Parts: sequence; structure tokens; C-alpha cells
Amino acid sequence: MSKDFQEQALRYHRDPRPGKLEIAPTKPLANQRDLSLAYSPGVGAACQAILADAEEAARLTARANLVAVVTNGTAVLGFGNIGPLASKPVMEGKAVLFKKFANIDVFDLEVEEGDAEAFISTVARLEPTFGGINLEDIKAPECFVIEEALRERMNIPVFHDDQHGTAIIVAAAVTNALRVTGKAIEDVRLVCSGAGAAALACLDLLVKLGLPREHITVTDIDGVVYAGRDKGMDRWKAAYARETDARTLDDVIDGADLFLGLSAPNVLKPDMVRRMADGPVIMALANPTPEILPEVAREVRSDAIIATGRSDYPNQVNNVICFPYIFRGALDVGASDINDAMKLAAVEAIANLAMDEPSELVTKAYGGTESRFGADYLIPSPFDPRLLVRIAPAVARAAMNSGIAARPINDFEAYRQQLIQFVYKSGLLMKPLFERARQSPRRLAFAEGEDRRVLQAAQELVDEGLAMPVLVGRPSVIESRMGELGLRMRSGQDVTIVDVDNDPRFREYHSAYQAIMGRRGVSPDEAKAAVRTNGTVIASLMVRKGDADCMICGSVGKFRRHLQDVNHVIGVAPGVHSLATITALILPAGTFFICDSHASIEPTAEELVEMTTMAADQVAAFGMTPKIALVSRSNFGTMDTEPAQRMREAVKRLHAERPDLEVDGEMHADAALSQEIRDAAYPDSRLQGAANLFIMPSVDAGHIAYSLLKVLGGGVSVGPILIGADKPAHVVTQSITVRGLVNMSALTVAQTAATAEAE
Ligand SMILES: NC(=O)C1=CN([C@@H]2O[C@H](COP(=O)(O)OP(=O)(O)OC[C@H]3O[C@@H](n4cnc5c(N)ncnc54)[C@H](OP(=O)(O)O)[C@@H]3O)[C@@H](O)[C@H]2O)C=CC1
Ligand SMILES: CC(=O)C(=O)O
Ligand SMILES: [Mg+2]
Repeated sequence: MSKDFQEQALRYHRDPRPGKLEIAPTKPLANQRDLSLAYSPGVGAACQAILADAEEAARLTARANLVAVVTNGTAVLGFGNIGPLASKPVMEGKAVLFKKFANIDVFDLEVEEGDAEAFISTVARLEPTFGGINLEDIKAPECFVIEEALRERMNIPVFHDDQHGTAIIVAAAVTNALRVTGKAIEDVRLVCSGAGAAALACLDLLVKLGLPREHITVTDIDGVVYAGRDKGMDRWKAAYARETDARTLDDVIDGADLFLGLSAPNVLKPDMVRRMADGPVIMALANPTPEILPEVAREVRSDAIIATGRSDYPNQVNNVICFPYIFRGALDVGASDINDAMKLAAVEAIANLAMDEPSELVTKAYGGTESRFGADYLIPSPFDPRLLVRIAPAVARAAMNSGIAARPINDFEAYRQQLIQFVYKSGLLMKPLFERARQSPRRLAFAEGEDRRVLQAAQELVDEGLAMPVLVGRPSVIESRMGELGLRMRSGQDVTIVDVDNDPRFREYHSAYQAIMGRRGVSPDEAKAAVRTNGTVIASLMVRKGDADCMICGSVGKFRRHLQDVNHVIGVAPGVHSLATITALILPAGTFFICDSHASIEPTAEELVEMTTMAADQVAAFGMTPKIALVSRSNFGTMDTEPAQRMREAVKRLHAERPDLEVDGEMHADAALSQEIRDAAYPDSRLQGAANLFIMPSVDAGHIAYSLLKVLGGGVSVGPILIGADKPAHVVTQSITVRGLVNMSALTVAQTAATAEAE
């Protein structure tokens, strides 16, 4: 970890308030009445209901969705026994991952207790509080005793993440690695470095999947685990002891098909890798430094399939791909345990998700080829939005089939839809676009390269490998602001500065601009001045001439002026009549899109049809199915105003021209959101459920709806996203934040990469 990254990590944890999570009420507490319902006397009714029927706790309290992440701090990541207090950032980290990926609430509990028995009785007493227990970073062999005893004593799922979360993801990755190499699990020879919590649980699960125990050789800090060894042995290790004279990892690695590392940094040497079997699989999973770095292994064996626990290499084998989702499935059916059937269901769901041909929507969202199954894509990325939707139902079903579900699910399709809703409610919307951008960063020109927010966003883009920023502005101003802001990117290496006062390409740009604008009342002198002073004109010309791949403007100055410049220089795509925008609003109630809040003043019926189809494509690019409502003051013909007629006409044309789209109108906005309200007015609508894309009759209506929702809804917005331009260009608004710029940049780069691939 570089010093700079360490500082960033500390700042992330410290500001704007210490730590990574808080507790938030889920019920109104605004007045006396709320208070008397929430607390005394109303709370008494809830207590008595639970007293009469314990199952009521799942309906009247947060218990059924509440997990304890419990540790004693004895095996924290690869740091070892650093104690409970120093482990708290990791436990808060697990808590926020539970929340973010699976909407599970967590209390992190760091317990000062080294004695296994005392720890067991402390945790066992917590059963009334929690729906599940996630044991974390407890060292072997105590972790085995602790988990076994708690599973026995408690009637809720108890799951040691480092054992089983790791085992599940390792088993999925091994299953798929063998699919790639064509080897059968019965023939695999495995050498394992590490004989702790994670390693032994992985081996147990691989044996359940068919790997012969006699094909496994385990090594630990004292070398090979052999029959008759005394030093550092316990009964769990002894289960893998081999009759052998070999004593070191170096002695046993020859001809191994699979190396599993869950131990310590750099224990696997290049010379050992050289002696492994053909097509060796190397899972070097110690965190944060693996048993061997992928580039070192690759140097000696080009035929190796390599995985690590880290996010900066392909094939991240990390238990984050498992624990949020296995608990989601278990909690949703009120499972009393997480048993083998549930673990195997999770293995299969993860392995198959990577194998699956991505759906059309997901391919669009990820932009094409990168998520194809193969040696560098054995398991899904931790940000794959499908993980929740695939793993949780598989686990829930397995719990039901094994008879340990107190609250079985009747309608799995409805459950799946509920999970999909959550994925798109949680801000996961941008994730596929970030992944896509990271895979093929492009030259992204910023028209306002001197703007402080642009500079901070550029630094983030460089740090994250999302884009190669091109900053239009005065180099001296940019450099001095970078210094003031403490930014580290280097001009000429990480970013390119286009000097507005002196760039050799401007002569050529000037003629190009004059040719475009000559008949629009712009004189040659005015054209020359524009190319020297107007960053949006310069950035647009760069994209048009291929000197940049895409652009963003608008952080300073009026939106319409920027839009006009982009319209003149870049123009509309073939067959498109006018530019429009779509804005995504990520609200607690879900993700919704508004079209058009910024560009198209009063679209004609023809423009509405065009906007709707382009907006539907953009929604699909986020991996969502567009469900479209043309909204109006009129509800299915109740009014005959001019805007109502335009919307009606557009719907008629859309039904004729694009029968594949789920679109209807004209309708009230509440009817668009509620099937019930819609059915009361017009039960035959083509729209089913709630709309997520709202086509507006005018920019006024669009902008008002957007700004009201943004403020009152407490959401974040992404956009405006320009649709219909001939090249990837976006005009942001003056109020944009650094985060907003980074989001728009990822979107622009992802769009550019996807377009280039399609061509
Ligand atoms: N990628 C992922 O998802 C996960 C990764 N891990 C990583 O796996 C590692 C182990 O974690 P965990 O099982 O929880 O911890 P444990 O403390 O339970 O086990 C550690 C094991 O590694 C062995 N070991 C330590 N140093 C060496 C060495 N130099 N050579 C060979 N073996 C060694 C220990 O040997 P001995 O028994 O002799 O003490 C012990 O068997 C950590 O780096 C952790 O970050 C863990 C969970 C998930
Ligand atoms: C990933 C994890 O749980 C660990 O390294 O301990
Ligand atoms: Mg852990």
C-alpha cells in the first residue's frame, strides 16, 4: 500500500464523520402521536404480541433482517491477532457490504474474549437480538469449536465467513477453472498452503464436490502436514495429514494441478510454479499480499490460470461474492441454519452465473466482451448486479427443500422482482458503467479544464483508471490549481493539457469551425476567437477530428449555450432530428429516468417518438428494462389540450412503430407509478407495474419534476445525459459535484467504448 493510498484510506474513514455506518429510523417520529406509537404506550402492544407468538418478532421488529458480525480479533485479514478494537474497521466494512449488496442491517460486535467457551456463551446469549450470526476473523482452530457450538446452541444461522464464505467462492472458482482446463475434479492433485480457518473449510467443501482426500497435501507454517507430526497440529488439520516423507511446500509441489493459498505473502516461488502440472490453477488468496503475484507466476507459466483475493487483478476470489447473498436467502425464509445444501446451492449459482451467456441487457450494461467465461473470468465480478438475484433465491429454495425454513417463499418470481428492485434502488446503477470504463479508458476532453471540480474529478478518474483526461485551459492556471488542491496527476503523463493560448492544431480547428459556422452568421474573425476562447467549441472540435474520443462540458456557463455549441460542431446522429436529454434519479424508492428535463423545449409528436426510443436504449444501457409512460395532465383521453394531443399521437405512433417497447400514455404520473391507480382509469394499458422512464410533454414539466424529486426524494441524479448526438458528448449543469462529474465521465467512456466495439 503506497503512503498516499494509506492517507486516502484514513481520510475516507475519518471524514466527514468517523467510521462507515450509522443507525437510521425506518418509521416517522415527527410528532407526539408517532412517539406514542413508537415508544410508550404503543410499543407495549408489540411486546405483548411477541410474548403471545415469538414468530411475531420477525414482523414487528428489525430482528429478521439483522445480522451480528462478531469477532474477537484473533485472525484479522492477514494481520493475525490484532485484537478486537483494531479489527473494528474490518467489521464495519463487512457491515456496509451486507447493507450495500443485500440490504441486510448489521451490528458489528467486537468482543474482548480470547477464551473459546466464554466467547461461545457471550454470542449464544444474543439470539433474541439477531436473525443471523456472521463470525468473522476468528483464528483456527478455536473458530471450528466456536462455530460448531453456536450452530448447535442457536436456532438462527451461524456462519463463519472466513471458512464458508471463502470455501463457497473457492469451490465456484475451482469448478469453473476445471471447466476451462477440461480436468475432472476426481483427477486433480491439490497442494494447499495454509491449514487455518479458510484453508480447511475450502478443502472440506472441495472434498464434498468430489476431490479425493488422498489427492490433497496441506502445508502450514511448519511445512507439510504429515501423519505423526506433533508440532502445531490439531484434529482439524490431522484430517488432512498424509503418509509422506516430504516436509516442505517445495517438496510437494511437483505435478500439482491446483495450488490453493490461504496463508501468507510470497510463499509460492516461481521455481515451484514451473514444476506444477500442465494448465496449473493458482489460487493465491492471502490478503492483502497473495502467496505469489500474478505477474510473477505468469512469467514462468503462460498456461496458468490465476486468481487472487484482490480487486486489482482478474478473478477476484473473495468472500464478498458470497456472504451478503447467502444471508439474504437464509433470512428471507427464516432459515434456522446455513446448511450444506444451501452452501452447495450458492456454489452452483455463482459458478453458473459466470458461465452464463450474459443477457442482452447485461451485455449492453457491461458493453460487450469482457464478461465472457474463460481463464480470466472464472467468477462474476463483485459488482455484478445479478449476484443477489441468482444466489439468494437458490439459497432460499435449498433451505426450504431441506426443511429448515420457518417462512417459506410462495411466489419465487415476485421474490426475484423484489431483489431486482433493490439492486436498482441501491445506487448499483453506475457499477457496470464503471467496470466498462475501467476496462477501456478513453481520451475524455473536459471543456472547462480549469474548473476545480473538473480537476478533482480528473484525479479520481486517473486514480481509478477510468479515463485519460484531456483538460482544455491555460496550463499555468491548471498547474497552480492542481498544486492548491494537492492533486498528484502529472501533466503529459496522467492527463493532457490543451493550451487554449497556444495549440498547433488550432489553425486547422479554426478552418473546420469556420466551415461549419460560415453560413450561421459567424465571421472568420469570430470563428478564430471562438477557437481560442470557447472550451466547448475546442473540445467538440477535438472529438469531431478524432483528437479526443469523447467530451464533457457545461460545469461553467449556461447549459443552452454549451448545448448549442455541441449541436453545431458535433451535431445529431444520422436519422435523428434533435438532441434531447435523459436524467437518472436514484431515489430510496428506486431508480427513475426523466426525459427531457433540459433540452427539448416543446417536442413535437415525432420528436417525442424519437426521444422515447433513444431514452429506452439509454435505460437498457444501465442494464434495466425500460417501462415507459408518456405523462400528462390528461389521463387516457380525459383532456384535449394541445400537449395531451401531442402525447396521445406519440403513443399511437410508438405502438405502431415499436411494438416491442412497453410504453403507454398519455397518463397521470401517479397512474404511471401505480398499477392500481392506472387500472381504475384504464385497465388495458400496455404498461405493467410501475414505470421507470417518464417522457415529459415539455422541458418545463421535465425540469420541475426532476428538481422536485431530487430535493424531496432525497436522491442523487446522474445526468443530464445527452441523447441523439453524433459522437459521445455530454453537457452537465453548473451545479454538478465532483462525484457527479466522475459518474458522467464513467458513463461517457463506457458509452464510447461500447460504440467503438459495435462499429
Ligand atoms: N480471499 C478471501 O476471500 C479470503 C482470504 N483469506 C486470507 O487467508 C489467510 C488466512 O486466513 P485465515 O484462514 O482466516 O487465518 P488462520 O489464522 O486461521 O490461518 C492461517 C494459516 O496460514 C498458515 N500460515 C501462516 N504463515 C504461513 C507461512 N509463512 N507459510 C505457510 N503457512 C502459513 C498458518 O499456519 P499455522 O497453522 O501453522 O499457524 C495457518 O494455517 C489470510 O491472509 C486471509 O486474509 C481469508 C479468508 C477469505
Ligand atoms: C476477505 C476476508 O474475510 C479476509 O481476508 O479475512
Ligand atoms: Mg475475514
